[in-house]
Parts: sequence; structure tokens; C-alpha cells
Amino acid sequence: MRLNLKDKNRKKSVGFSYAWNGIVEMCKSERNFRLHLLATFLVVIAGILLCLSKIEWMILIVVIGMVLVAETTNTAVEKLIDFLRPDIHPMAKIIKDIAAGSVLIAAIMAFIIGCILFIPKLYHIFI
Ligand SMILES: Nc1ncnc2c1ncn2[C@@H]1O[C@H](COP(=O)(O)OP(=O)(O)OP(=O)(O)O)[C@@H](O)[C@H]1O
Repeated sequence: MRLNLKDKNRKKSVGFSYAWNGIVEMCKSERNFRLHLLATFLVVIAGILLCLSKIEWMILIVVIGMVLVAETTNTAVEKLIDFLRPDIHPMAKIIKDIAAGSVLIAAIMAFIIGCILFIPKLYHIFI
């Protein structure tokens, strides 16, 4: 059955509201996600104060997005595993550990890029 334009737009906005629900759920139930949001807020304030350039902002936004996406995907994997296999199982452990590894990789990358962006600017201010 073919959807007309109105139906397609309604479907898109419903899909967006489900996605927004997911983000709200992350904020409510995931402490790590809230910590990442707090870190994002602090980094954005630091970026404003240190007058990052356009390209530096673009890099920072991509890196912040990478960490938040990794954390969200990790939580989705955790919840899926808990739903499918609530008991202890070696494969459940491996899957969860790998998903957690993706967050760690993203966080390390973000830390390194944060150092590259901010340390020279702080150096000029304080030294
Ligand atoms: N069903 C399971 N079987 C075997 N090991 C598990 C299982 N569930 C969790 N684990 C182990 O415990 C670790 C933590 O899993 P858990 O689901 O508690 O994540 P979490 O501590 O809530 O993670 P986060 O802090 O990212 O939300 C996993 O990485 C895995 O090593």
C-alpha cells in the first residue's frame, strides 16, 4: 500500500517522538549518560570561553556525538541482553563487555581530542 505525503510526514514525526522518548529514558535511567551530558555542558562552556574556531567546534561536536551515540547503543545492547537472557551466560558477558568497550574507545578518543584542542589554549593563557 502506498502512503501519501501527509501519512509519510505523520509517520516521520511519530518516529521522531519514539526516538525522543529513548533519549528521555536514557536521561532518566542511565547515570553514565547524565554524566556524559554534564561533561558535554562543561566542555561547551570551556569551548565558548576559549573561543574555539569553527573547525574546532565541528571536531568537538563530532566527538561528543560519538560518545553519546556509543553510550546510547551500549545501553540498548545491555537492555536487549537483559530482556533476552536475564540469567548469567558467558555469551551475554562477552556481548555486554564488547558494547561497553565501544564506549571506552569513544571516551578515550574524546579525551585525546579534548587535550589536543584545549591544552594549547590553556597553555597560552596560563604560561
Ligand atoms: N547476563 C550476564 N551474564 C554474564 N555476565 C554479565 C551478565 N550481565 C552482566 N554481566 C557482566 O557485568 C558487566 C556489567 O553489566 P551490567 O548490565 O550491570 O552493565 P552496567 O554496569 O549497568 O553498565 P553501565 O554502567 O554501562 O550501564 C557486563 O559488562 C558483564 O561483564
